[in-house]
Amino acid sequence: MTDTPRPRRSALYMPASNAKAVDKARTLACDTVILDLEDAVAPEAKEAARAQAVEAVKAGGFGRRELVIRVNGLDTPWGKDDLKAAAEAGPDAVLVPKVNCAADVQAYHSALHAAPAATRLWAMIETGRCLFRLDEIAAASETTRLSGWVMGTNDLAKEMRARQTPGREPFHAALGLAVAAARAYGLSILDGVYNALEDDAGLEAVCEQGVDFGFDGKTLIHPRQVEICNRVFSPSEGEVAWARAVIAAFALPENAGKGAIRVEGRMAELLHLGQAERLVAVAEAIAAT
Ligand SMILES: CC(C)(COP(=O)(O)OP(=O)(O)OC[C@H]1O[C@@H](n2cnc3c(N)ncnc32)[C@H](O)[C@@H]1OP(=O)(O)O)[C@@H](O)C(=O)NCCC(=O)NCCSC(=O)C[C@H](O)C(=O)O
Ligand SMILES: [Mg+2]
Repeated sequence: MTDTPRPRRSALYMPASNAKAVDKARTLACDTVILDLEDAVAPEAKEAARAQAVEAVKAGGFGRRELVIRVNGLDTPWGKDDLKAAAEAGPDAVLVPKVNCAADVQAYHSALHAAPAATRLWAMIETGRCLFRLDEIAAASETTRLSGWVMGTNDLAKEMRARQTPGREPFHAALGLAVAAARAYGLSILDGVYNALEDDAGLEAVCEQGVDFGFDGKTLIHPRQVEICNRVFSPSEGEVAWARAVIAAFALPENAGKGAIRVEGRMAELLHLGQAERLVAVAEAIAAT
């Protein structure tokens, strides 16, 4: 299933048990709000967090922001009830953790059978086993609600026993392959979180790297990260101008039927026209926010 194209530059997680943070999210410039029931919530607060997430979705007030509930896994004491509650609440998407294979996607899809048709399934890409099954997990989108992936680099680091270096070298293979598999099946894909809350320069650098890898946006953990992330994941004025020039050039009668043309001193092929059209659509969707 393919998601409706919309800006997903910044996706802010918050513990659904933190009513103050959930309320604050209604005023923040993030494109997506993720109400977390999983790792941000202590076991003794799981049930209250579930109830608060449902109430927040029902109360609304998130405006243009896409609303997502991240549930606990089906292999935990809370997963089944979380999925039932999330299906009834009907957010834009339900994000499921630690997916290992296509059968896991199918199980989560079945657990969401009562959800509104518009509610999508998103999956965390954060286990070693899933990295060797990216193709079959992405292909499950053809028969289920699956429409998006979110990288879980904290869990991946834990499993791999990798260091989270500034350049994220230990994760390059996982990040690149996940983006390629997601794109092969038309899935959205968001980058993992940056844990250093006060390090704006480091955040900006990993946001730039996320754009380089091809991610649609990045998951975040604090409101102060939103502005940097939105800026870096928005197409620049220069990129939009170039894209518009490519679209205009291919529309000229003298270029009809051509596969490659010269635009402002650079080669543009029909594949660049497709990229240009997508970039302008993203820029217009951002401008509309
Ligand atoms: C990381 C935090 C625990 C830091 O909390 P704290 O130091 O208390 O924050 P501040 O005092 O700076 O907060 C200032 C105000 O901002 C609000 N706030 C803080 N965080 C958020 C948020 N995420 N969303 C909305 N609002 C937030 C505070 O309420 C303050 O408001 P006010 O008093 O009105 O000024 C905390 O930021 C936090 O809990 N972050 C989210 C943690 C989380 O959700 N983690 C789970 C997702 S990460 C993950 O699991 C990734 C993945 O699975 C993987 O494996 O990689
Ligand atoms: Mg995780």
